[in-house]
Amino acid sequence: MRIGIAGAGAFGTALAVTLAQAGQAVTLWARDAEAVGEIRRTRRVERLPEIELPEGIEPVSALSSLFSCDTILMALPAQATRGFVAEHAAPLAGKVLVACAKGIDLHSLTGQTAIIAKAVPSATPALLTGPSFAADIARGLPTALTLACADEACGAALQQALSTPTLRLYRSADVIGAELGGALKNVIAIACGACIGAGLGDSARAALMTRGFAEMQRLAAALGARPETLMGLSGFGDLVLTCSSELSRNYRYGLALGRGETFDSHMTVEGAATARAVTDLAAARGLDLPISAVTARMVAGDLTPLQALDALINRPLKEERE
Ligand SMILES: NC(=O)C1=CN([C@@H]2O[C@H](COP(=O)(O)OP(=O)(O)OC[C@H]3O[C@@H](n4cnc5c(N)ncnc54)[C@H](O)[C@@H]3O)[C@@H](O)[C@H]2O)C=CC1
Ligand SMILES: O=C(CO)COP(=O)(O)O
Repeated sequence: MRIGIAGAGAFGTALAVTLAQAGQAVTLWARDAEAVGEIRRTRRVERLPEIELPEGIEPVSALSSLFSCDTILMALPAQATRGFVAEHAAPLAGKVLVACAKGIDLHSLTGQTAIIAKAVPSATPALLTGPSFAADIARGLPTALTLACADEACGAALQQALSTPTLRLYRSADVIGAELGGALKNVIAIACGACIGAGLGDSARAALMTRGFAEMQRLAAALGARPETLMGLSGFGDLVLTCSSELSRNYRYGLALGRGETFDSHMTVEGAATARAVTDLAAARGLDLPISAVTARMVAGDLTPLQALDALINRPLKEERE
């Protein structure tokens, strides 16, 4: 298996580092030739400055080098995937394309693997997701993720090839459930950050995580996910990590909203677009997802965090299982 990674941001680079340390040769592609020149010279990337790239990584800006690999890990932001696979559908034909982004595409309202399958029908889509911060993976800290692929033989081969001594991959055939868990938890993490940033306390955050998880399960079930997938690393596991750690950009973005502060607009905050996508999906399917809805309105600037939390707590009373 010749492994290429599209995107030399934090996550793409972290994956390249752990794979290279495990002895894999990895082609790491970024679109900016000047930046790649700098990476080759310094053996460091801007998003993970403390990590030195091991020898097995070849940073490239030529797409032909990326397309010479048979397995490509797609580590671009979620909203960039559609354009990339559409533009390069011909050279991507027949390849194994592993989506690593966590987000629902705003245009099609589908997950990453559906975008890949639509643009490149001959490719085999897979997904790598679950609780992990790029810096932890790159530093060799122990991490467990989900490798999901509808083609079970391909999933097993990817599980073997992409596991390393510090990165343990569990296999799943439920691609829809795994990708919804990873995308939806980012929305809830923004809500949790806003809650803490606005000074509303840990009890309120626990309520948001729990009721947010109920929303994740409701939407995932409506879209055909297996319930148990949401209970695993890609759902519950990633929700816990992202809603409770200041290493999460989604959580930090929420904190900034709650405190009335600005946030670095160059940061990748997947939950912001996905909150809108979830609201559109819920409306189309007649689902009630109140936390996601108020989060989308907070992100759009239509509600303050205090107004959002007030709207949630004053909803009509109901049974917990609803
Ligand atoms: N950073 C993390 O800890 C983790 C990130 N992820 C997911 O990985 C995905 C990527 O995140 P990061 O690497 O952290 O973001 P990042 O912001 O560090 O890197 C994204 C990279 O993609 C490049 N890029 C953006 N648009 C592009 C386009 N149209 N064509 C080519 N390159 C483009 C950027 O220049 C940047 O180098 C996100 O969906 C995120 O949720 C998943 C697990 C952990
Ligand atoms: O997906 C992640 C952790 O699993 C990374 O979270 P952020 O994108 O919020 O930084």
